[in-house]
Amino acid sequence: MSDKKRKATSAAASRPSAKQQKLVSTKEEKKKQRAAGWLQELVNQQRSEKRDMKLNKKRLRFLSDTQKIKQGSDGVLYWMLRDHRVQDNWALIHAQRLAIKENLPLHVCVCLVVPESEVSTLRHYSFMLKGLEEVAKKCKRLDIQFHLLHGSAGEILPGFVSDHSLGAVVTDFSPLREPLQWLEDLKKKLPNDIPLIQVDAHNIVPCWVASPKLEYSARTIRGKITKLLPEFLTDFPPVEKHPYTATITAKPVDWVETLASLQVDRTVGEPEWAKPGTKAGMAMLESFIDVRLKVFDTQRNDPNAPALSQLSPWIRFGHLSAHRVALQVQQGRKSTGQSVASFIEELVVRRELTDNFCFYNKKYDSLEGAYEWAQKTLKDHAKDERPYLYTREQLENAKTHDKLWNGAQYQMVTEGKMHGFLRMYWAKKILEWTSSPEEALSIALYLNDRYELDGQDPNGFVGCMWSICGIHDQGWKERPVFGKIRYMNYKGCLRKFKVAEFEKKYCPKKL
Ligand SMILES: Cc1cc2nc3c(=O)[nH]c(=O)nc-3n(C[C@H](O)[C@H](O)[C@H](O)COP(=O)(O)OP(=O)(O)OC[C@H]3O[C@@H](n4cnc5c(N)ncnc54)[C@H](O)[C@@H]3O)c2cc1C
Repeated sequence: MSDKKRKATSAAASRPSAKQQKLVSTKEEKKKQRAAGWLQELVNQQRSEKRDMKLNKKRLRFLSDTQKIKQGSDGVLYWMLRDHRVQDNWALIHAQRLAIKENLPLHVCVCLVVPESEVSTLRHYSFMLKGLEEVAKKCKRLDIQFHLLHGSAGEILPGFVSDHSLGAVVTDFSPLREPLQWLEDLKKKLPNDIPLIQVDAHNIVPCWVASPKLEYSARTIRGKITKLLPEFLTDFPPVEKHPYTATITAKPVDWVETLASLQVDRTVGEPEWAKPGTKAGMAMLESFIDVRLKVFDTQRNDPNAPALSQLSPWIRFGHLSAHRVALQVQQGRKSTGQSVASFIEELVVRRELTDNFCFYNKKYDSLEGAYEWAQKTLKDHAKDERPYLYTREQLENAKTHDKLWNGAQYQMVTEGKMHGFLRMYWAKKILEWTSSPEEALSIALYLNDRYELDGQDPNGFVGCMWSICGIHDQGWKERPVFGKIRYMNYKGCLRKFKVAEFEKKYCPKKL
């Protein structure tokens, strides 16, 4: 072999083969991805590869008689109701596609309403407005007009639609009473020639597709949802820079001034741990996948263990799509199989069951919404002597004899969160320590909705109704006060986790 030839051969031998090169780059890529922010990069890449992804038409339904966009109009409007995000939002995807098809500009609006209520707090409105500020910035970059409007949709949107000469209104879906009323009002007042289209952007399987009726329990809805996941748990296409610029532009929003002017209870402040917005939600998801997911299955019932996703506030406000969460978590399936399955059960089956309950049961927050057996058993035991009786104020101030309960309540008031296992114990003790199940439910809902950052959500209504009125549950051994409602006690908690450790951390100094 000549010197020249030998040199070339040895150089080739030390050079990695194409296959080896691929291995090296995937390893490097993986390392790079593991650095903070890898998830967002990965998701951006995945989305851009799915530009042609179709929207499943079953996700939407027409609430108007007309289905055709008004001819000669100047734009399409997405009334953003529940899902406060730009990407991974099927309602906005649909609105943009509709607008592009007709060569029209795209507008997004939020109708801000602050009910006069004890549960309208700075904690919730600050999280919401800061999330919306991020939405407005993203819209601007994409040449989509973002309007923050003050008032309910029925009152202000008909005028807004006509002033801006809009040809169609798209909105998202919430099963709760007030948003349904706003939608009903809008439906009545919107001109007949403007289509009103609702897209379920919150559930992976649209609520009306998952089931046409009130489901009895997780057992009865699980199979229906699971069967439909291959059809609905698909990738998202991106919302892209809009190709048609609006002639009437949105008024800029002074976010600081808006938050300062809201009539909300400022004594319930913003928690440190949860930063609002999609970006912060993605960071929380990333840390879940990296760190906590692997122990989710084995440690999720231990309030001292960092095992849960902590994602509920971002999902509640729509900053993060549960659909996106499911897609990304499933990609880690190999190493964390059982944890992924347990997590999907909570995120998809249990969560989507709560929308089913609120959508098909108008009495979703009242004892009358419970099954007959549960109403009867609670009535039978209404006069039972309670071991302790506390007022709402005593409970609110964490002044009971039970250090564990007080600690959970303290964490909720100060941090805006409570571990899922303790939420059940917490609500059941309210049933045990107040004078009637009606009072217990009303106090539990008040505290939950006022202090939990993820409160005022179908999950909260169902969580309290499950604990106090046995919905989605079965009858258990009969006992005082609870009747046949499932019982929980302090001793049971001692068996599950290190109660003293939790009490030491959270038992209130002073509220
Ligand atoms: C009395 C009571 C009150 C509750 N109040 C609320 C509430 O106001 N808002 C709220 O979002 N959840 C509520 N839950 C449900 C559940 O406790 C929380 O969703 C969960 O603790 C949130 O923490 P995480 O995001 O770390 O949950 P993870 O365990 O990591 O679960 C991931 C997601 O799945 C969903 N999920 C988890 N558990 C449930 C469940 N039991 N039912 C329905 N969806 C679930 C949530 O969207 C959650 O973010 C309540 C439960 C009870 C018993």
